[in-house]
Amino acid sequence: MSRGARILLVEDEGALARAVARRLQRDGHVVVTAGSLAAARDAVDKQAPDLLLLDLNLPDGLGLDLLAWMQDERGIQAPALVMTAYGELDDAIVALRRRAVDFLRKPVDLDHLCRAVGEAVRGEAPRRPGAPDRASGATVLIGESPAMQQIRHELARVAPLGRGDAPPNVLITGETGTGKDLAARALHEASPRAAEPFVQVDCTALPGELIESELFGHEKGAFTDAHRARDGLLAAAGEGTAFLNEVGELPLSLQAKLLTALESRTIREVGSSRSRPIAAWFVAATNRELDELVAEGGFRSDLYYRLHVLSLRMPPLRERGEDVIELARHFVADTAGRYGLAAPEVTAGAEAALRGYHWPGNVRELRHVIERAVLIRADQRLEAEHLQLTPDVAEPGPAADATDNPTLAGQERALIEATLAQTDGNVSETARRLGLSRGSLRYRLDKYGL
Ligand SMILES: Nc1ncnc2c1ncn2[C@@H]1O[C@H](COP(=O)(O)OP(=O)(O)OP(=O)(O)O)[C@@H](O)[C@H]1O
Repeated sequence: MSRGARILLVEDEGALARAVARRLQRDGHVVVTAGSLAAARDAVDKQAPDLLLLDLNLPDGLGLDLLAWMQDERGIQAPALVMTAYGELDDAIVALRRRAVDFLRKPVDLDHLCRAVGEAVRGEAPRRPGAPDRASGATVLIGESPAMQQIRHELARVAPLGRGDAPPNVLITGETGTGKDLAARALHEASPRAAEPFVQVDCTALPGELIESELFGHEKGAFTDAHRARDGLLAAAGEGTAFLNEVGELPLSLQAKLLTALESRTIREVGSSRSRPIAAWFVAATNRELDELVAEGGFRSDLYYRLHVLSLRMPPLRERGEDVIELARHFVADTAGRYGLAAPEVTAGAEAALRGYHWPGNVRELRHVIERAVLIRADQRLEAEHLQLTPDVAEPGPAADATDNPTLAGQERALIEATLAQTDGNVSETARRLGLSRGSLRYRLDKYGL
């Protein structure tokens, strides 16, 4: 059984398509190539892809039309990686709304492409018609620990407050990978706004100048590439929920504009002199300690107070007791199901290793560890060694112990240092082990001068 994904590569430049296909096949993926929209539609109808790798300009139309057709006409929500050339800004924004998971700048760097494909395949389960879709009311937060029961209780208490013209803003905090995104979706689905859109804005996904038009929209001609006027995501959320993910990363210049939007419940599009009302419920999330960021001058205190009228703190996985086992079993079954494998039995030894590990990257790290174990290692039984958990991190050693620097920042720094040492300074591997994106790790390396 193949451990790779089925990838539909839609690219009309033959030489580039062949090079990309060869490289992805070497990584174990099954690649189907299409040089036009018509060929791509045929390919999708023969077999839905797990991942779409999409060029924007095709001989018979726009690549994004294919994404829209797949989602709207065929109900296929496979993740998409979009290859863009300079000057295709508007299209990139549409792609983002269509939940494209990443952009690849042309000319495409093959190593980067393979990494992005790997991340997209691991990070997003293929969603086909009939399969549970998180956006359609099926968000499930797994875990019966007291900490998770408390979160469910708080979600149930806060959700009804989302009604009305000026609902209280909600801030979800917690370490990376603790399920803040999932909690925001669950909140929306349990709220009176459930039938309206849930629009996620990832404040780290785009460079500063793009986030502004992405959030607030722009007038035609507001900047060089603004060939058409376009609504921003805050307006696109309509009467639903606007989820501001990683709000701590928002540049200071935009924090003032967001504050005005939250206070006045109006937005001003880039290039416009008029304000227009917005109706969305604002839910924000961050894995940064916003109060510390405020003290350091990196986040406006007025915005901080405005955002956390209500707050929820997602507990780290290490404080959720037996949830780690329940989650692991769920991820084993999910990975096996997705790749058509028999689900291996999780042995008592593997369970002990899962309980003993510190999980700095929380549920996301657990999910990656289990997926790797199921795909690469385990056959009928998933043993402790298949998990490849590093004992130094499982039992915090002197560097990670950081008893002489008991602050959270001190602990974080020590953990990053320890993991860097274990990986011989390999930043990508360190990010993977800690369950961070490379961008988040790079930010922390700069912050701690490592
Ligand atoms: N309680 C849970 N039950 C099932 N899956 C979970 C749970 N919590 C997290 N996950 C899964 O773990 C991964 C990370 O979750 P999510 O993206 O919500 O975390 P996050 O806190 O928003 O992370 P970050 O701070 O890095 O943005 C996702 O694949 C999510 O589906």
